[in-house]
Amino acid sequence: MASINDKEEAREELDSIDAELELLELQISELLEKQASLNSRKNKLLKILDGSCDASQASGSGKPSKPAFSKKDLQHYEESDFSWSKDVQEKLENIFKISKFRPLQRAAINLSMSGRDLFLVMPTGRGKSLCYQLPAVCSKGFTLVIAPLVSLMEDQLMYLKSVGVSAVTLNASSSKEDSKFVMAGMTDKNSPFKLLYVTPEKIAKSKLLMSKLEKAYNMGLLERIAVDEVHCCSQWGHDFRPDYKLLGILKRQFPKVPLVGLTATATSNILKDCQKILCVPDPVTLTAPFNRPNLYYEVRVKSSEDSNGEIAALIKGRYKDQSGIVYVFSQKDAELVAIDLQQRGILAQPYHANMEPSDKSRVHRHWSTKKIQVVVATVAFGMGIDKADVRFVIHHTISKSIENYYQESGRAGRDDHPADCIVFYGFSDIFRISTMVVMENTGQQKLQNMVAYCQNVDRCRRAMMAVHFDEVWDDEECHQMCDVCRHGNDYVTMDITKHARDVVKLVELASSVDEKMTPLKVCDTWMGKGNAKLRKMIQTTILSRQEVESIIVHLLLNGYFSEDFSFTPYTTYFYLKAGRKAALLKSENHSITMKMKRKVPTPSPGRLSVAVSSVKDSEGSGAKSSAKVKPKEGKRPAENSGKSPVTKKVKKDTVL
Ligand SMILES: Nc1ncnc2c1ncn2[C@@H]1O[C@H](COP(=O)(O)OP(=O)(O)OP(=O)(O)O)[C@@H](O)[C@H]1O
Repeated sequence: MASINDKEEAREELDSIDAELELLELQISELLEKQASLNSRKNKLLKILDGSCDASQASGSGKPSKPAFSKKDLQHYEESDFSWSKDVQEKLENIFKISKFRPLQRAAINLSMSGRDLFLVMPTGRGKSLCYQLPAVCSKGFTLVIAPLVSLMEDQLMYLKSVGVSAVTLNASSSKEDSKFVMAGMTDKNSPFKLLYVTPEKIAKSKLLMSKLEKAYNMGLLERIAVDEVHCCSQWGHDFRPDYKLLGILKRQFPKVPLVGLTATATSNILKDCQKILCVPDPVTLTAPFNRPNLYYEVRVKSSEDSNGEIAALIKGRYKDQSGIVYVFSQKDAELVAIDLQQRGILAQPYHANMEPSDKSRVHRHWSTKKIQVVVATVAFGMGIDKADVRFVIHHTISKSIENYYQESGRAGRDDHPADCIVFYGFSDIFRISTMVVMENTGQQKLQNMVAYCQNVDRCRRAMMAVHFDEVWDDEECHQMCDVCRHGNDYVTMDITKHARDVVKLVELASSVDEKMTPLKVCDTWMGKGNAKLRKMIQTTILSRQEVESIIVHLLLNGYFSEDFSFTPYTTYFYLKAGRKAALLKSENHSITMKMKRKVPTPSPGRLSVAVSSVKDSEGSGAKSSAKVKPKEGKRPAENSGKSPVTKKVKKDTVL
């Protein structure tokens, strides 16, 4: 029989084997994750080399998929010898006053005219609307357009009226007479209008509308269905709208009517989801290259002291007399930043969802006509903004996802002339946004992707977007139109294993005494400030604040930390806790490296940062000549004429 000592030894060894096995499992799962991501990338690349082109067939209907829509098929639809081609060309020139198509427009129009269902993914401002407006004017009946916002429809109606195309809308604020006219027109053989714009809510709620659509369908007058901002169907998209989920009724009731779904940003998975939701059995997906070669992308680390000053200096220097947008996090920020910029002598106005409609349209109008230079806006300022000469889009706070960022920054340079997209990347903003998206299914993952985009110091920013949007990208094509390509090799690779062990241990220790740590508190404590009791138990650091923040974010992005939310009736708190990979740090062999921007040598010895003899100009001038952007100190100019509009008081800070 085994003695008590033997049993204890056996138990100890068992514990140690269990710990080792746990570690091994973590390592295996890390390797498997890496393998899966490499395999998925490899498959995508093979698919591209196999000859299926940008225009690929979406699958996901559960039925055996047909052969992919090939390059040859695409070439066929790029031709201009269809029975409708002459009419299309004539109306393009005479009604829309456009001399030639942009990439994929002709193919999209021909596919739609041939009766094919289509998803069209095209960067913002490249001319998606034409792809259903032109077929609409070349058809006998009318096209039903689903759009998410009334303001967006009104902009389109105004434009169509200006070019002499008859279009109408049905929405919650349509008068009785208007509704009557529209309902009657839908079944009029002479089709008094070519396009009917409705909100998805209207489809979901109005039985009368559905019955009229059915009648029009039976009479052959419902020619086409266009679903604008189609990504709103999918919960995985960045702008999910519940009423879009009900739009599947259209294809179920009117299967013979071709549908075109349009979006500026949707990954293939989101499109598959949209395909299912809309009940489209066999769509062609045309994806225009995401790249906007005229846009210069840059990320700047937000200095806590005076980021407004830095932004003001840019606007008054590099962007003097040029139009732009400053995107902010919340309604309150829109008001505050606008006032701050005004006080610095800039004609800026806020824009957010809580303003009176008349104030919103005044700001929009004044900006469009250059009476003001800058709109300081929440994301409420977005869809339907069609100003061509926006020379800069500055993000005062990072976006909540890369999709959002791409779309928001894409409002710059629609005229194809050079324009700049600059994000100010701030540590505490990450956690503000994180608590805001806490209820969204994929909110944290999307935010992490955006943070990774900003944290990145060695990869072309376009390459990062390309990977995100499932595109193959050759870094050469950036042509130094991002800060990383322009200031290449401006980084060093560092071993941060010891730092990681110290800071993770700090959080674990705090947790063992039931103390929750906000990221800010982790920074402070690690740097030797704050909680004295905890400070005595840990290894403090001599790293700079920026380095400390960078390392904490790196550890969060890579699973060594994770989020620990706490809810009160009034607010949500973000705390850090040890992540699933924290256990790996216990292994002697485990190491973590990270790439960090080089920085100016500092006098303190033993610092982590590597001193370099020459630091490249971090100004990262945009496409045009640059002005020095050091924040101006001293007296601010007197308040200018760009007074803040009368807005409803922002009671609770909101993000739209
Ligand atoms: N082939 C073309 N040549 C020149 N201009 C064009 C062409 N096609 C469209 N445009 C113009 O480009 C501008 C943007 O078009 P549109 O509003 O359709 O873009 P969009 O892709 O729908 O953008 P968003 O994603 O913001 O809705 C419009 O002013 C339109 O008239």
